[in-house]
Amino acid sequence: MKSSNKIVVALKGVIVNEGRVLIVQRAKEDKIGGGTWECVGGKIEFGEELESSLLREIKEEVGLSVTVEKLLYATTFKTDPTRQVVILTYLCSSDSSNAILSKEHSSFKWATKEQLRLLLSPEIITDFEKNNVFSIEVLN
Ligand SMILES: Nc1nc2c([nH]c(=O)n2[C@H]2C[C@H](O)[C@@H](COP(=O)(O)OP(=O)(O)OP(=O)(O)O)O2)c(=O)[nH]1
Repeated sequence: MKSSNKIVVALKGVIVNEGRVLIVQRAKEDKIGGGTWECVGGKIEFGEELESSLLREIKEEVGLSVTVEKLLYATTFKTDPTRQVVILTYLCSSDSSNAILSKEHSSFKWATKEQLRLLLSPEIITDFEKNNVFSIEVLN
């Protein structure tokens, strides 16, 4: 029988402007994770380069043209028994704080470290801790 297992690769940005990190809240209607806060980004399309994929997703989701600085960490987990996600998270810098949301998200926030800890999911916070994201010098 043909396996229906699936692996998807997603890229996410820890986007920094004036010491704060941009997080976005998923639209309440979203069946998966509606109302939860996350970093900006999404799935790579076939044939795309990693950084161009991230730049495209960031432009689509928040209308910002950012600079990709470096890879922070990679992580993987299953979202259901047949679907595994691999996430690559990059540090990005933005000269502008003027985010313009798509329909996917209902709000955005430029968060301090303290606010990130309060708003992001425990899974993301664990990955941030494990990979020293809170120790990045530029963060407030
Ligand atoms: N453990 C962990 N989870 C993360 C990190 N970053 C991140 O976005 N997540 C979570 C938030 C989302 O629930 C999930 C992203 O999963 P996904 O690729 O299925 O994205 P999605 O739900 O937007 O997919 P879709 O609706 O567009 O199909 O991963 C991270 O660094 N660590």
